Amino acid sequence: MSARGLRKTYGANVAVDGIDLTVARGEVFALLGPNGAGKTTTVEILEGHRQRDGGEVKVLGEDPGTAGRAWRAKLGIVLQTATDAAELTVRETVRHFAKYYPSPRDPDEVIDVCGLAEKAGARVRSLSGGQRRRVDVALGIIGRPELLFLDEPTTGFDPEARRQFWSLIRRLANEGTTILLTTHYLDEAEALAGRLAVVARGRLIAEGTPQTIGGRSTVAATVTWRDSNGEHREETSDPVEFVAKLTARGDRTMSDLRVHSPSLEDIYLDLIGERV
Ligand SMILES: Nc1ncnc2c1ncn2[C@@H]1O[C@H](COP(=O)(O)OP(=O)(O)OP(=O)(O)O)[C@@H](O)[C@H]1O
Repeated sequence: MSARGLRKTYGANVAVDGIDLTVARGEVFALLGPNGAGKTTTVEILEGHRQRDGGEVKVLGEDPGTAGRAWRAKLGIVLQTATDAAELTVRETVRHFAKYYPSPRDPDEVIDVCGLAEKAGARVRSLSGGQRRRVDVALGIIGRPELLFLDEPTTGFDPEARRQFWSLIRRLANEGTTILLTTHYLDEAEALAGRLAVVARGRLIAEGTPQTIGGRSTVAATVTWRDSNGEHREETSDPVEFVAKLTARGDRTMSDLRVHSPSLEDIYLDLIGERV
């Protein structure tokens, strides 16, 4: 999947301002960025749900603006807006959607891996927000997609449900599904994505692996400790050596030794210029 010079404007508002993006088959790629950065617009253009104003796009070998039904059947989509509260049960809903696809997964298995087994017989409208979101995810994967788009999939999930969802995504990735994910949870991006990009004001401002993006692997670590002279703080590019030398002094009054390496969140906030 690739986009070159992608542009989309709404009146005078430039939502996507020349984004270049390449996601290889089998990759899990995360798009990060503040509210209104242009992530959903980008993803919906790639899904064929919105028309672009400029740029070149190829998704599974076709232009989403003109691709047909067979192409669409190879995609799984979890939109940001949740499924409407329906009168159907979870099982009926998942079975119903399975019929739209040429080689769907087994509905009961999908219900199970999405953590909905206990709610299979419940009407969708009776579910909690997080449970409804799981139904969205179930409908996104029922068609055995080659490419899965997940727009803020775990919003409203409790911590345990998020972990279950992460293992589901890893399983799908291991089976070869390509996944494009948007999320505001930096830990989610770090846990799942092989590569990620940060979008701000319609532009892609950084791209890399969770370990290297924004120069993360080369940014200095901060070592802090306390001794009889008070509190100390040093920046170092080699914290292991620094700490070894420090402790070799044998100062028995030393305590509270900590090494802080920048987290993905630190790097992200630096990139978008919001670090406090
Ligand atoms: N249908 C629309 N009509 C007019 N403006 C829109 C429309 N959809 C999005 N926008 C505008 O385009 C910009 C990008 O919005 P988009 O939804 O792509 O951001 P986002 O990065 O997905 O944000 P969030 O993290 O809040 O979901 C915003 O300024 C938004 O107001």
